[in-house]
Amino acid sequence: MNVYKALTIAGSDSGGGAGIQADLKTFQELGVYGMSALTAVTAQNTLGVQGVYPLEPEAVARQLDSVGEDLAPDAVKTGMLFSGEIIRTVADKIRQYGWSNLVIDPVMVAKGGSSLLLREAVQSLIQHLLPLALVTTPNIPEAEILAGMSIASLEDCEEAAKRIAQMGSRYVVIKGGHGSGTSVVTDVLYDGREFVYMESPRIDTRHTHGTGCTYSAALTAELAKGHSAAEAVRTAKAFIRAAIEDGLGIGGGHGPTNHFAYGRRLRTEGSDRR
Ligand SMILES: Nc1ncnc2c1ncn2[C@@H]1O[C@H](COP(=O)(O)OP(=O)(O)O)[C@@H](O)[C@H]1O
Ligand SMILES: Cc1ncc(COP(=O)(O)O)c(N)n1
Repeated sequence: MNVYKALTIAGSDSGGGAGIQADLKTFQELGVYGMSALTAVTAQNTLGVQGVYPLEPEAVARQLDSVGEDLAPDAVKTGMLFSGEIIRTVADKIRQYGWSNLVIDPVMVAKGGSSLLLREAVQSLIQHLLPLALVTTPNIPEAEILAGMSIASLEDCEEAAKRIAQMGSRYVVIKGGHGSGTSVVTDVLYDGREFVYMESPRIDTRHTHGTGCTYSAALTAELAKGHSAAEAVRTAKAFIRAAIEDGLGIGGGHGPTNHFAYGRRLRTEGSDRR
């Protein structure tokens, strides 16, 4: 039996909808063995972020050594990294272990507005981590900050994707969840030469906590299984679409997505979900 292994380097969300919890659930649903290195603990629920407790960079480095020296992940993703020091530590370890199947979700702000990345750490992300990325998956506000421009149209998305690719990321996906007033959500994939537009109906819901984490985790799981970036992006979009459509409706605020939905649908259709 082939065992595919994926590692998430991210923060913990006590509410279970985003961060490493979302990542591990998604890996599992897609048939991939999940591993984690925590960068920070957050006290968080559907109402917001009640506390952020970053780990010492040393603690992050030791977790990465423990995985790197023994378990050889087939793909790796990063989520909440919080500080420039943690970013530099993570970048050093990624280089040391040669983890090239790397997805960077440049998490900056939680949906309720709490900062998950120090403002001064953006430059470290650009300088140390983006050059190592196979795929970088900013949402629109993150793409605006990374690319240093405002985004109001799909043409702007294309320009921002080009700028982020120039920073060293082989592929860039600008996720369209934050666009408003449209009935369609468009994610833009750039491979350094061409743009592919991935559209799906905009689902009218406030339960989108953890969509970006879940999406990038699905992408990472598919890369771990050996799929191409273009294929992995398609499956990730189908995974997050099902997860938002079948929302769980739990909690009093912005609830989590349904990590069971994609696998359940495949099983109902009688397909093999692996
Ligand atoms: N309301 C929605 N309806 C359908 N798809 C959505 C919706 N919101 C987000 N998505 C999808 O979820 C994924 C994550 O996008 P987004 O919410 O923009 O990221 P983030 O969580 O990082 O802000 C993308 O593939 C996007 O197309
Ligand atoms: C620990 C942690 N990491 C990431 C996010 C962002 O979540 P989203 O996917 O909704 O942008 C979060 N709220 N908490």
